Amino acid sequence: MTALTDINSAPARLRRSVLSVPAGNARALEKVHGLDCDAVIFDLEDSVAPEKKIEARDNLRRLFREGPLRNRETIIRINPLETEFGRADMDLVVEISPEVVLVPKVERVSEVQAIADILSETGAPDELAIWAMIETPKGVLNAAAIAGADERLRCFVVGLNDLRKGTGVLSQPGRAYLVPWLMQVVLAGRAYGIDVIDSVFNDFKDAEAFDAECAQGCAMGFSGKMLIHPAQIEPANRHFGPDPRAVEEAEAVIAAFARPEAQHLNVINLNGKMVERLHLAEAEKLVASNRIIAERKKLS
Ligand SMILES: CC(C)(COP(=O)(O)OP(=O)(O)OC[C@H]1O[C@@H](n2cnc3c(N)ncnc32)[C@H](O)[C@@H]1OP(=O)(O)O)[C@@H](O)C(=O)NCCC(=O)NCCSC(=O)C[C@H](O)C(=O)O
Ligand SMILES: [Mg+2]
Repeated sequence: MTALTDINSAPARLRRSVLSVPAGNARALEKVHGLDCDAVIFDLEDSVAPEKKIEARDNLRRLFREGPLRNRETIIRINPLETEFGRADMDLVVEISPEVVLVPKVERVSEVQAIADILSETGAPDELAIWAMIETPKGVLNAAAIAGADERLRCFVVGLNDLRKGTGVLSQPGRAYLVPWLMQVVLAGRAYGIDVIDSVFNDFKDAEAFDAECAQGCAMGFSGKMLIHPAQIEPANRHFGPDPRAVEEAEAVIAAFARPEAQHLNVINLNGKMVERLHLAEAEKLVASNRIIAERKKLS
């Protein structure tokens, strides 16, 4: 049985809903404690005006002093290192030690390595992970190399606002012209065993279109979605979480392989469907995720 403390550990780490909260917005920061998202990105970058950066860092210092967020992965998005804000953001990361530092607009392997070097030089814990935003044309083109840049790198997050800005591709339902690039990023991440989170959807009042985009992102292999508004949490959890029918099937796969006669079989017939041992690992992951979600529900 997976202990609740394992909620954020492989293989069943939940990253269905990754909510961005502007670190300069005290009201939004307060609300975070009551929200049912899997992860929170405290944003020091684009949602914080230059003259509010210091105040935003102070807000995070205060919030982290109050104690960790229960059962949610905590991420700080810094400004790029080469900006006037980047180094002070990294000093804050080292000081308050979130679980993850998210680096925006990553285009080269060296940008991830520079962050990893700072973490090592300052004695940050080995568990402090790096996530990278892939949101520029060069970032997409170099995604495969970036994915293998450093062992602290655990996750890509796609940023379509910047990518559209950098390419001129319009925002359209179905994202037809973006899909090839999105799949390239998914493939790069998966090749190195890291999660990939789909981009934010700006029109937070349009529930129907958000639903469609979550369904698409899930079918494309994303682990979850970056969110901008609390109303997007429930649909993201639903779409990127285990479907009850899939959980039933996964339990049947586990039970079938547990039978003594299946012990030395790599492939079995389960109700007229071929099932291989590779499906067993997937099934176990799904069932573990489902259990963690159920335990979290019991606690809330
Ligand atoms: C988009 C918003 C500015 C809308 O805010 P608001 O006008 O306050 O919306 P509501 O009145 O509907 O809000 C209802 C209540 O919910 C709280 N709220 C809203 N958003 C958040 C949030 N993100 N986290 C926590 N709480 C939130 C409000 O305070 C209201 O509470 P109450 O007062 O009790 O009623 C706003 O949603 C917002 O700022 N969203 C996040 C913006 C952000 O983080 N931007 C950066 C990430 S986007 C990105 O990274 C793009 C990427 O880089 C790319 O290139 O694509
Ligand atoms: Mg961006």
